[in-house]
Amino acid sequence: MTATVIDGKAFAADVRAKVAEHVTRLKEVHGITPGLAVVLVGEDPASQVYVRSKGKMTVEVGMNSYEHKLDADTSEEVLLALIAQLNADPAVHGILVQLPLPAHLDSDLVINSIDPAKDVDGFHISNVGLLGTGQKSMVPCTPLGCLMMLRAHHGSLSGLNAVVVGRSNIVGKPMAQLLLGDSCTVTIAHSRTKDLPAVVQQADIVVAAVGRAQMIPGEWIKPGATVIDVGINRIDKPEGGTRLVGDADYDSCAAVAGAITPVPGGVGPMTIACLLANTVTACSRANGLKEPEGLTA
Ligand SMILES: Nc1nc2c(c(=O)[nH]1)N[C@@H](CN(C=O)c1ccc(C(=O)N[C@@H](CCC(=O)O)C(=O)O)cc1)CN2
Repeated sequence: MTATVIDGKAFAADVRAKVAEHVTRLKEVHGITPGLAVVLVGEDPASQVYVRSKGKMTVEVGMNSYEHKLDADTSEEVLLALIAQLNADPAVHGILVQLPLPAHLDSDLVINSIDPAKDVDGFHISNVGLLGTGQKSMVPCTPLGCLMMLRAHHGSLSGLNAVVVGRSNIVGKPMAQLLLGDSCTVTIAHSRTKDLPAVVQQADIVVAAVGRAQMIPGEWIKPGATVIDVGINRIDKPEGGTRLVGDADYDSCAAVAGAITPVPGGVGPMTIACLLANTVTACSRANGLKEPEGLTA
């Protein structure tokens, strides 16, 4: 079997087009322009690229983008004061603090200081609790993107066996909650899981979010299963230079799976598209308006 490649770039372009339509309606019918504030502390090169890309795409879909770049040695007090200012600003409907933060800053404290209604990353403890109890929340962007691609590929996910490999707060745990919400039978596997290959072999859906390059080989995959690869790892090429790979070993998994997301060009582009979707959702909710269809969990 050769897997169908789930094209995350094309999918993300489609999500952004839907966001842009909704933004146009918000502007033309209601006179509201959604606004997204992104806060970057320090000069991590990858974070700088992601933040630039977020700002560019925010403007492309017709929303206002507010970028706040702070020095790496910014104090917690200054960062919290900025977040309080953004919480109070009616032009700002979404707030995102780019992670990772420098080590001297307490990420949990910072994230939990964001107004949950503006927490477009879905990382605030209130949103975590709402998602865990099946209530309306802001949903973390990467798992939301994975869910959208899975729904589009499978139609209904009801009754499917899903194995999420990785238990991070940003991907693994919310992904498991979303799959449970769609009536999958869900297992969260991790570094201490006994006989990981046997666990993964039961899965109709494998979400690889463990953060280790090419860790999941094709022999672990049930023929016809769907592999969603959340990993973004840079490895050395034998001929020199580097390349990006996922947490699944692409070639051997693609030979067995029914469908697979590539790296790059799979889950990654959906992360930013879903951030824009969450911002338009937050703006609609803040104004008591109908939420965009197909852009929420
Ligand atoms: N506050 C947040 N911080 C971080 C998040 C997040 O969702 N919220 N996620 C990641 C970084 N990230 C967005 O912030 C992100 C990662 C990857 C991509 C992406 O499109 N990747 C491309 C490859 C890009 C490359 O060439 O390096 C792909 O997979 O095709 C977008 C956004 C950590 N921080």
